[in-house]
Amino acid sequence: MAVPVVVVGGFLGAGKTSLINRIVNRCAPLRLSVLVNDFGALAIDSDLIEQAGERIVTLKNGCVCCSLQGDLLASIRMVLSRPDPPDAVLVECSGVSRIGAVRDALLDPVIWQAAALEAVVCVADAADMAADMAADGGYFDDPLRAASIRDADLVVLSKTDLLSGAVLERVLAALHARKRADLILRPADAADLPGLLLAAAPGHARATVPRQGARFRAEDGADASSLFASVSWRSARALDFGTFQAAIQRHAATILRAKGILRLHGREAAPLLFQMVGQRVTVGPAPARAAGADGTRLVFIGRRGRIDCAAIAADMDGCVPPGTTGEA
Ligand SMILES: Nc1nc2c(ncn2[C@@H]2O[C@H](COP(=O)(O)OP(=O)(O)OP(=O)(O)O)[C@@H](O)[C@H]2O)c(=O)[nH]1
Repeated sequence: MAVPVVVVGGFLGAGKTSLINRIVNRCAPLRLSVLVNDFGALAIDSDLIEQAGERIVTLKNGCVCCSLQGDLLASIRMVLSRPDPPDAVLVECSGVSRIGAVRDALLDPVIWQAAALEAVVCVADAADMAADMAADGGYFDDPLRAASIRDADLVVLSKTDLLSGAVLERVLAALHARKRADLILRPADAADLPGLLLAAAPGHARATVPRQGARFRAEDGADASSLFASVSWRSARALDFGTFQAAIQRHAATILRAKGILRLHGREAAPLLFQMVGQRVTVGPAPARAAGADGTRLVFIGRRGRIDCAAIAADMDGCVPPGTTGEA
């Protein structure tokens, strides 16, 4: 299975390192490598990450979205080739990186086989946003900030503790005009972010062994998350692609994250890796190690109370073409 990669971007000082520290601390059993792109000659951020030094790699003297793209890919290859490779890789972009460009670099099909982009997260400074709104409202006129919000799969608000409830509501209203509300995490939600982002990490899978024989499992609270619910679905048979696409579209508004191995009717020999984060869906060849596994295995995650796990499972059942009995 490819190692998941999570990109954390956001404007200078937004709170990226703070978020990465929260993730590192909450995922203690997982082996994480953190690639830090400090903008400037001094690698400050790598010193601020609370983790064993050799697992932090600094990408220096440039911006990861332009001059350092090659460095980023080489560093990912380097950490994966270590004798004890990480369960997941976090990339902290510099505060001036265009996260859309970093995302595009990581969609490189060769890298994807070993390190699959899991999510692009933008940390947005709510206090900064409120101050701009009170002054001239220019926050979203800044092309870099606007692009970061637009290109992120998930937006994590920081510094909400500095705002009154009424001001925070105004900030959220402004954000909702630009980003689906579901994809904006407030601090309380962000506590569950590590589980949501790194559910695909091998160490995480070891920690949550599925119940034997369960084909459809509503994992109510299995990830110690009170905010998110998930459903796992598997079938030994291949799926009809058109029916599958329609099912995904039907539930897209309530799915925050979905992923898994997909086998399609008529193309059983070519398993696919299906990834969905927010509104971004990618389908590519499954990593070689997954090719030997049987059938389709998918997990869908959404906000508890919004996602309809039973309906998703029923719709997935409907993707198996009638009369097909052969193994996928
Ligand atoms: N009050 C408050 N302060 C925060 C929060 N998140 C981050 N900070 C503070 O904001 C400052 C910048 O935080 P960092 O996490 O270093 O921000 P960064 O995005 O990594 O910064 P750059 O590397 O400069 O881009 C630090 O002083 C943090 O303690 C938050 O949610 N609330």
